[in-house]
Amino acid sequence: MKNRENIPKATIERLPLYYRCLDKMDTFEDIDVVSSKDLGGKLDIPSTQVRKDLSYYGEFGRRGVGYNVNELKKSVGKILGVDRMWPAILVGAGNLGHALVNYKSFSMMGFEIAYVLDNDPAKIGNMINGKKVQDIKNIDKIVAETDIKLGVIAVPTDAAQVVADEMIDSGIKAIWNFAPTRLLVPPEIEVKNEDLAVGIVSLIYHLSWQEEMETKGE
Ligand SMILES: NC(=O)c1ccc[n+]([C@@H]2O[C@H](COP(=O)([O-])OP(=O)(O)OC[C@H]3O[C@@H](n4cnc5c(N)ncnc54)[C@H](O)[C@@H]3O)[C@@H](O)[C@H]2O)c1
Repeated sequence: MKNRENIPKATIERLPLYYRCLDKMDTFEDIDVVSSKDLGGKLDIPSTQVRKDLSYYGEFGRRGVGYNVNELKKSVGKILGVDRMWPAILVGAGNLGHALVNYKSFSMMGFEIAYVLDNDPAKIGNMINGKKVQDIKNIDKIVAETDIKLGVIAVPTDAAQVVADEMIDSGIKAIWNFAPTRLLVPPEIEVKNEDLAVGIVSLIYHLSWQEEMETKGE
């Protein structure tokens, strides 16, 4: 395997797509063997790219035969670290927090929201999908006792930095941030921003551009 630092970011971002597709084939479609062409075809990724991405991590499959779906799924799962469960704390038991806690398919990706925290007395003690909302004041105790390393931010923008600081102070090492704001964090803390509005605005941009072309009759 190549030094992980030299593997392109785009390759790393495609691995979860391969994993989810392989899991579907293995679990629901009863497919034993897949070629790079078929795997790529399902994801709109050229077969050459599939082979290149996987080659960073070793030799998989047999030339002319393809990949054993179950074996490749396990290998990619191991590379991604999803062959075990990664518990997380989620802060913000609001609309988005509810949706995330209720989402069932995270477990397939090795991710589980184990604790839900909030600072609103009206929400503390409520149950969301079997999880009791806890007071944010308990964050240090929870993280220390459980050794959880992952945090999810689902609080309004103006509270996101404070919550990020609290997470980091408690021992959280990686943050999945849904608040549309850039967080200031020490370099050793990994942050993944999930700005849903950016996705929809790029769609609107294309639609408005199409409409403009139609109006001009082009
Ligand atoms: N709702 C969505 O579909 C959606 C989509 C994309 C992004 N977001 C982003 O996600 C975040 C949450 O959105 P929402 O709609 O769930 O908001 P919400 O107001 O429904 O919920 C926010 C929750 O955070 C809690 N909170 C606020 N400050 C806190 C603090 N300092 N410590 C602990 N808890 C605190 C509140 O008590 C509340 O329960 C926002 O930043 C929003 O922009 C939401």
